[in-house]
Amino acid sequence: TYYYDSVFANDVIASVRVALIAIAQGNTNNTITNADADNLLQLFNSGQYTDNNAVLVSKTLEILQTNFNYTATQLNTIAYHETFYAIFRSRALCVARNFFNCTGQATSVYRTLDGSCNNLDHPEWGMAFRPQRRLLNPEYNDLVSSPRIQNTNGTGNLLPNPRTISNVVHANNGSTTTLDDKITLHVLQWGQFLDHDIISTPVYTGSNGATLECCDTNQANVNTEKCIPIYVPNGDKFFINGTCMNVKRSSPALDVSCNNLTGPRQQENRITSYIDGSNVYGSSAAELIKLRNSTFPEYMAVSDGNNLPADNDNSKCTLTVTGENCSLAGDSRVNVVPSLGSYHTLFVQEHNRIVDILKTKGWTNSEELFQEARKINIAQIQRITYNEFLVWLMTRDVMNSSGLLSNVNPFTGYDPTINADIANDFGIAFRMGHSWITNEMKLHTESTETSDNIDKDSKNIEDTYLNPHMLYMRGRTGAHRMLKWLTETKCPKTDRFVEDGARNKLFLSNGVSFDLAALNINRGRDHGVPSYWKYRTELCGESLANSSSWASLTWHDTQTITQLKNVYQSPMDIDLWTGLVTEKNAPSIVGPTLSCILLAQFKALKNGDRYWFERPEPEGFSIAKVNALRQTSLSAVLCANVYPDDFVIPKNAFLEANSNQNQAVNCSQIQKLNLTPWKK
Ligand code: HEM
Ligand SMILES: [Ca+2]
Repeated sequence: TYYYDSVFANDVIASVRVALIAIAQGNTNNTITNADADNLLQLFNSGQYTDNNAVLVSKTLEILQTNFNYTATQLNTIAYHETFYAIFRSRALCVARNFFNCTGQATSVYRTLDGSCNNLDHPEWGMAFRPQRRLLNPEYNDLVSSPRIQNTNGTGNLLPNPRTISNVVHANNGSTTTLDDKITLHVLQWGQFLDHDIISTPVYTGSNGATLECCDTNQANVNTEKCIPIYVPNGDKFFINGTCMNVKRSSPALDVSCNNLTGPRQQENRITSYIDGSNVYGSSAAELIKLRNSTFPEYMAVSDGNNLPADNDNSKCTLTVTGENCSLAGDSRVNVVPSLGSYHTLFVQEHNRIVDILKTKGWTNSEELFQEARKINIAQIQRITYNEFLVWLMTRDVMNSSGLLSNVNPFTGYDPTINADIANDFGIAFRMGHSWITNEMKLHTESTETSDNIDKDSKNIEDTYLNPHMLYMRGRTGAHRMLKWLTETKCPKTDRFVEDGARNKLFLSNGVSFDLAALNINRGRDHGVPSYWKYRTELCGESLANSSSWASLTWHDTQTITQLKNVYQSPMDIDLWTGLVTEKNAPSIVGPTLSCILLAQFKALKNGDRYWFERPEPEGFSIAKVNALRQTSLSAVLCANVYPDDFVIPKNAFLEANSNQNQAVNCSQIQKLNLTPWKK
């Protein structure tokens, strides 16, 4: 299984939802509720219905009638509702915008689940199912929707095959990967976890849940609107000659400018763009219901051993041991690798721990307990992201001078003119983390024990893709052991090399697999993302002559330039992801152009979030609470949930312990989140 395959979506289904939500939020009598709109969407997502417009319209009404008992009058109102009607003229989002009613949300202490009404002037900014924005305009081959396939200087030559680029530039040919000299694998794991809070781009699936086959031997039969297969070049060292990777295109979103899709194709983000723990809590009310403890709804649901709840649908992952289940979390990609699952587990446990403490501070109302714990959990994720994670990517200096690290009270950075929507090109750039993936997934073995023979503590990563088994190992203590392993292991450097586990054996199953480096390059082209060179000059302001001189690659070392030259005709052609991960790491763990792209997005995610945790109440917290939240750290969260008090851990778990700033100390000495200011 290719893991986005079973995820849903095509533009029509997504649009129906936008319309239904808009109607629900319009607060007109006799129209449908948010929850019903979500439930309806889930029925569509289960793949039972075709993506044919006319069928969907009648199906929607039919389901509302039979499953949700809507009256004829209600159905009539919906069918003739301006928004619902407009959607089938492909203008839903623009029309829907007029129906948002954020009156209640304007004074609400808690953010919505789908991100709507965060920005009161533009209620749809940052919400789930929005089109992604762009830092630079797309360069589709036909200017509107077909993938970028030609070189930049207009000679009409085709760009190299993505797998060829991967083989020439990104293969490490069996050498061991170079590790960073100080950061730990928490940088990798935080990166992916964060990514899954802010972006998820749906791809096409077949109608009625069928597999969409993009590798027809007769290439003329391939649906170019929905497919972008990668053909394996001759002489490949791993893939068998003539094979093809079955890759689907991202499904198109409605045009942001309401141009009836006449503008260039855009892609969608099906989760909330804001850093709001949507990977923990979901991006809709319907998702959250399944994630909460149904008896004590202030808590998140857990399964045996304080682990993630089971997904009833066992087709979401590969199960190799009876009695095990796929995990369920706020983001559907939770099962991709067990180390990601361990992070999801950590933040579900942290939620429940906060609830317990709030109960000792006089909080009693179940819904309030839930919401406040959610708000505190999100605050910690925001704090750790900016204060401990992003500083490695953008440097403390750059972040400081951009106001991203200021601890001044009150925080005044909120700017309602900033759109926090995730940028399409950022979504390609932030895949730099694929260069950090190790060939190994491992559980920490306590010093008093030896790894047993039945369940080895170390596995090849390809044996762990989409398989939660490691979390079940050792009496279901896998998540905690995995988190300990992340603390004690160094992270590979951001460089051009992608390990074979991800470059050759991604999602290996029955002899079929993918190349993640090639997928990144291919996806950039699918989205029409311009070349790396454009980002240097047009976005990041370097004044380079419009030349094809290889000497213009000032951020690349000579060896890398040689490899790039072996595959690209001109430095102006280099695909964005390839150009970024091959940059010299200076002055941070990534290069300057990548750092520049990250800055653009992460400024927006902080200054464009009305619920940013450092903001004053009602959206944020009192100064006493903000100050308490600023004391938290990844080590604090780990020590509170995973490690005993006498366990030795670096003060900053993203960084190996050293004798200077980052001494290893007992967990009891780590500054913990202090919830005293929450006393009622
Ligand atoms: C740990 C192992 C990981 C695996 C197996 C993995 C796998 C994948 C796959 C299969 C895709 C979709 C590729 C495509 O079809 O275009 C993807 C997308 C992505 N990955 Fe990873 N990834 C991993 C880690 C990371 C890390 C560490 C980061 C960042 C620090 C990251 C950031 C992203 C981003 C931003 C996307 C695009 C998401 C979207 O637009 O939906 N990934 N990853
Ligand atoms: Ca989010």
